[in-house]
Amino acid sequence: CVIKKIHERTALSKALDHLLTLLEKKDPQNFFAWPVTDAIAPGYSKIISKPMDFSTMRQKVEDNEYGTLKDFSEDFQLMCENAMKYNHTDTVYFKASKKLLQAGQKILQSDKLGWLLQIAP
Ligand SMILES: CC(=O)c1cc(-c2ccccn2)c2ncccn12
Repeated sequence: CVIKKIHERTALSKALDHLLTLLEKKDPQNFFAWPVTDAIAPGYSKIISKPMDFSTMRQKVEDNEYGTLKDFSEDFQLMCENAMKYNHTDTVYFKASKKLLQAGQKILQSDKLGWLLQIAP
């Protein structure tokens, strides 16, 4: 029913908001906080077709655009993979994205999230 759906969604968005906060803590330099601009990264918009960053993920959480944890995790993975595609391996951004992806996957795949999958199968 609609009420239950809305309740589940708000429970999901609260859980995703909490996960987002945990993931953001793994990016202390805030490299992933905001969209990458062509001004700071020449040619970025030509190389990266689907940009993603934490501020965009947070907006999507607030707009209830994530139906499942999988959708949320896919945007996190996309964000890290974009950085590994655009930046050369010897850059701080490539290295930070590799580390962030590993730390983030541990958080998103931990078995403690089982309860979350109850409300967002
Ligand atoms: C995430 C990423 O690819 C990125 C973040 C940044 C960034 C993020 C915040 C402040 C300064 N630079 C960046 N600069 C040049 C090339 C790539 N980047």
